Amino acid sequence: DSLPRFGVPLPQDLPNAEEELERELDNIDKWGMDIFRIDMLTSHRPLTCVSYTLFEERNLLKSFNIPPKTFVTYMLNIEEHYNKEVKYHNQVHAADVTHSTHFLLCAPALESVFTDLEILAALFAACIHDVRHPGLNNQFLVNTNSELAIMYNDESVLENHSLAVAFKLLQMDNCNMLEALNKKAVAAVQKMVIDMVLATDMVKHMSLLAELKTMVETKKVAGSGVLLLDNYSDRIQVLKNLLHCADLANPAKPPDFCQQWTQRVMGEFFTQGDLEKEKKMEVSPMMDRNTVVVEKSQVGFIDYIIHPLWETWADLVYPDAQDILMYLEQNREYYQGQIRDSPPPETA
Ligand SMILES: COc1ccc(/C(C)=N\OCC(=O)N2C[C@H](C)O[C@@H](C)C2)cc1OC1CCCC1
Ligand SMILES: [Mg+2]
Ligand SMILES: [Zn+2]
Repeated sequence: DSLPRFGVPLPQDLPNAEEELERELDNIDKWGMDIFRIDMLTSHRPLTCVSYTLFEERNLLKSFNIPPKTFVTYMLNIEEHYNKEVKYHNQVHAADVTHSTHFLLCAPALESVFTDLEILAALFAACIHDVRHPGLNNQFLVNTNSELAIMYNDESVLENHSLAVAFKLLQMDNCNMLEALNKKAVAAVQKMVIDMVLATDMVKHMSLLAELKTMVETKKVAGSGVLLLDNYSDRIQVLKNLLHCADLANPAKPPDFCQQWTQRVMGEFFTQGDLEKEKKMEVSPMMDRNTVVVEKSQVGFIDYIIHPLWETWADLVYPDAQDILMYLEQNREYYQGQIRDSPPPETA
């Protein structure tokens, strides 16, 4: 029972799915890889396909004696535990964040900075970071006294839940992809994954960015130009920000992907807004389909959250993220231009 070439069975009704998929995956080291097409070509299993391809490309399965069958069984299990009915926080988002994490780790400024164990932890964290997301945010779960909020005492509820589910699934039959690692290595991976995923909670955004800015101001680089990170605190701080950037990369992607992500997230947000209305709750900001101006909220999101974060990341790995910054500025101009009766673009 050998594994399919890309880890997942391909749709029978697409004659040349395998060669189409191979062509898309040839772009796996590029920012513009089309994750939506990979989702279609893999019958909605992009996460297993992308993670399997990345682990193979980085030789992580051999380095850590991870049986390919075990890896795929676990990832398919994780993929099953993302909600297909949720419009944004589903397996396509997880696959996208995993691919973006890989790309950011490829920055020349980070060459040979992180060990294979740290890279395994970062990719694993990206794969599982939103598993079992209900399409509702932490504030809603807290406001409605949900089971999950009570379980996690209102603290990073979704992030704690995704972590617990991911590590629980690791114990299922033929799923323990870390079984060949020694106890110390498993403990190290688990700690890094927990630290990274908890840092994806948006309430941590401002403090994470402040720390990143301090790191940039005091950054030490080796003669070769790569970052010098000589303690766990600095290393995990870069990995937390790297995953946070990957999680907030939509406005920094090529325009048509950016616009697809915006449609998906607004679909999820408006569904929550509708539910809040139904429950006679106060409707959350950005979630009222009758009042939100999508383009305006994207410009605000980019100006106040996304650009400050990516500008700082780009400083840290200068000049490796300049093209990403270009997409971000292009998308900001696009949304600004879409706002009715907006001022004409500045003439040179
Ligand atoms: C492509 O666009 C988005 C992609 C992802 C997101 C997610 C999942 N979270 O981002 C944080 C957030 O939503 N916050 C709500 C408010 C902006 O305050 C902030 C502190 C946190 C949101 C996106 O767009 C949103 C934001 C602006 C209009 C809808
Ligand atoms: Mg999340
Ligand atoms: Zn996410």
